[in-house]
Amino acid sequence: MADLAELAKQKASFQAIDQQINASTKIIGIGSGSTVVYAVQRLAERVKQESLDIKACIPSSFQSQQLIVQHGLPLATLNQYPKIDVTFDGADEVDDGLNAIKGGGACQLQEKLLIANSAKWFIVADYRKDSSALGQQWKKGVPIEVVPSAYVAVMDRIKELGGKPVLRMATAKAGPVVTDNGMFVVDADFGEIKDPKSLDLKLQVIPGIVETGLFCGLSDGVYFGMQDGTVKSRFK
Ligand SMILES: O=C(CO)[C@H](O)[C@H](O)COP(=O)(O)O
Repeated sequence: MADLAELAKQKASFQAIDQQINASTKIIGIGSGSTVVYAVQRLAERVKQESLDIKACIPSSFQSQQLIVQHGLPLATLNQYPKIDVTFDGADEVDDGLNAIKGGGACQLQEKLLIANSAKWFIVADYRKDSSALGQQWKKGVPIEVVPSAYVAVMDRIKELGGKPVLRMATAKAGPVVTDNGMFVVDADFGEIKDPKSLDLKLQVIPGIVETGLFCGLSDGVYFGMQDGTVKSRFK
């Protein structure tokens, strides 16, 4: 029997691509993680079936670069196409106001670069990510990308803000996770986050923090695949 969560990821992604891609979509941002794999699969199917004229797919990680290439889609960089029509990306948790925690896959810097330069961002996720407030469902903390030479100082500053920081360690390598940008990741637990925007602003000014996994006010909508096989969506 197919895994419920995998089926939910697939349904959400297929519906997002079916509703949000049309003949005028030219430049697409591709997020990272296990859910976006289904979005790329469906996008490639539609490009083939409908001869859609997609000009460029911009990756947010090594993983999404490979996905684009494997599906025969046109790979390009943000510097070539700094104005993206729409980005599809997963999330670790999404609240009622479409704020999200991202970075479970340690790709939040490049993901935010794509999303910040996209006319639209749609989140694709399964039912486990649906939340009324950030920190309710996702208990691993806010992923924060940090300059390696400053991680101890950054962790001290996070503690001053009431967070519990942990340096993310690799599982198939001795030592810490190193991002696609050569940075470390600190996961900081702030409990339930009442005001994610204000927390993000406090974190962004700490020297040594390159980017946070708080994505506030950026999403245009979310598609959640549910346990019963339906898809639930919320839009701005
Ligand atoms: O932010 C991310 C990577 O940095 C992912 O989008 C997020 O972790 C969700 O991943 P998945 O679709 O595997 O649940």
